[in-house]
Amino acid sequence: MHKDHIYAEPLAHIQDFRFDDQVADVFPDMIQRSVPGYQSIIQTIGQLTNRFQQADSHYYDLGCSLGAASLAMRRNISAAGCKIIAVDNSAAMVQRCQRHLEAFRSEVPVEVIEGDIRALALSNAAMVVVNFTLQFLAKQDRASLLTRIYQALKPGGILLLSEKIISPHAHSNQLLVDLHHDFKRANGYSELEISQKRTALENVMQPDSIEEHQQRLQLAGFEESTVWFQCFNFCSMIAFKQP
Ligand SMILES: Nc1ncnc2c1ncn2[C@@H]1O[C@H](C[S@+](CC[C@H]([NH3+])C(=O)[O-])CC(=O)[O-])[C@@H](O)[C@H]1O
Ligand SMILES: O=C(O)C(=O)Cc1ccccc1
Repeated sequence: MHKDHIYAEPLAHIQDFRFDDQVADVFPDMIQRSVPGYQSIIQTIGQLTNRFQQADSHYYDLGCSLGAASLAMRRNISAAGCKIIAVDNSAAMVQRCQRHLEAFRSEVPVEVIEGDIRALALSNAAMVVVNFTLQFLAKQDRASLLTRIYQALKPGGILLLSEKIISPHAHSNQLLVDLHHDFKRANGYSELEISQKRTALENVMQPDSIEEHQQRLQLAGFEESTVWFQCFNFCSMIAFKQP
């Protein structure tokens, strides 16, 4: 496994964060050491797939990166006629994702698509996973994606949405950010790595609050949603379409 040293040396100019070859090469290490609970969330995606699977349905992994969520879904589908569709607009990620999925045998077909999830046709879905991807879309593009997801879900279908979040209260927000930085430090990132990456992410990742997410999910049509996981400023929600 390649270790993430991308921001280890002082950079004269810090470019906006991009999902290029350099990031794709170290991504498993980067996400593991940067996102508290990542592994538990992937495992829970598998568990939810097992519970909410429906025959003859699509399972979407939007912003799939290396396909960790697709692999978790694939391991847990036993119903007939199911297909996973994994989509990412980074060529570097999609190439490696395809290889990753081919490394394990399965009966469940997976289609890996290089493309923009804002322009993807969605249909017949039992489950849609948006695991730390919505935060990278421009704010004005987020609501329409959720609406299209709601419309593509079958009755009884679910959306799993994980995001970095901000707290609307300055004091608690600062504490959550500090606790996350402690987590990164404990996982071997230096002060320099933490601060240079924060700068690189500033323009490309704009988190919403949990309240904003809940309101947007409701406007998109979701009758019910719940936060099932939160650690510091990272959370994961499940939104339900009525059976
Ligand atoms: N408009 C877009 N269209 C398609 N893909 C996009 C778009 N914008 C960003 N991406 C893609 O969304 C992914 C976000 S990473 C997801 C982790 C994965 N879900 C995991 O469960 O391991 C989260 C993180 O790095 O914090 C990247 O691969 C981008 O290329
Ligand atoms: O590293 C961070 O500070 C994050 O917020 C999470 C993250 C993880 C991987 C790519 C981009 C952001």
